[in-house]
Amino acid sequence: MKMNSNYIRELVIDWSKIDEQSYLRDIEALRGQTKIEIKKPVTFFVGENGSGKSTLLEAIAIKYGFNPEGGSKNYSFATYDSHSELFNALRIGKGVRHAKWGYFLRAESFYNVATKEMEYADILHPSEKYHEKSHGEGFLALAQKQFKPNGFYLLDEPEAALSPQRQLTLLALVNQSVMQGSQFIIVSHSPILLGYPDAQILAFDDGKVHNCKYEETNSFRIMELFINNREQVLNKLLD
Ligand SMILES: Nc1ncnc2c1ncn2[C@@H]1O[C@H](COP(=O)(O)OP(=O)(O)OP(=O)(O)O)[C@@H](O)[C@H]1O
Repeated sequence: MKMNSNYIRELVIDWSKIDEQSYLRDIEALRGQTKIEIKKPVTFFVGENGSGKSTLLEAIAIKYGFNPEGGSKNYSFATYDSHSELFNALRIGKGVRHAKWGYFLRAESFYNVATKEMEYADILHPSEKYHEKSHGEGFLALAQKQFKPNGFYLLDEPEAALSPQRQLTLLALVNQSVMQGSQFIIVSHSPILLGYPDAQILAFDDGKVHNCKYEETNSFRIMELFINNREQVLNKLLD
């Protein structure tokens, strides 16, 4: 896709719709933010723990019509109602094309989604029995099943369940789906996943959401530093 043919092109936050006392106003990267452009078929949210990535991803998911804990638009359950009010204030700027399918995949609530998948199964749609696979195997099998052409996908730290080898497999699955017209927004700390060619990387650091190069991400820099200077880093850290 050469031009911006994304299903979702921008995110606009109307802060007047957010309570003065809301913790959302304490999330530095988000509070000054009114408009975020989504330019590429694969966009990553990166940044320190607690910088607001999952909060924004979840708000997009809810606004788009996904279940806040994951699944497709057909999934409706919430085991712990913890989602923020950000979705109320979020406007999603859509492109001209409409996604044919979509999925919100979260490593942290994969167990609940897998349970629900068994409940939703019937003769025409037999269960994949994700619980009978390991966490990583099940997670990857779910991705394999759900990544279809012309879909819109939100992934929250998909690497959490996956070995480096399987992160590469996931990268290839994402690419296959992108080549068939899909769009992904992915929260990740993985230097492997972030290496996806020509992705847009949005960093939630330094008090704002800003575009960032792969080599500038902390995920890449710290991993590179550690691998190339393991002894020095450990000596300093553990001294
Ligand atoms: N219900 C809540 N009440 C108050 N503060 C909250 C609530 N939920 C999240 N927060 C705070 O909002 C901030 C952003 O959390 P968020 O989960 O979006 O971070 P993140 O960037 O996804 O982090 P991580 O990389 O650890 O997943 C955190 O400081 C968190 O403590």
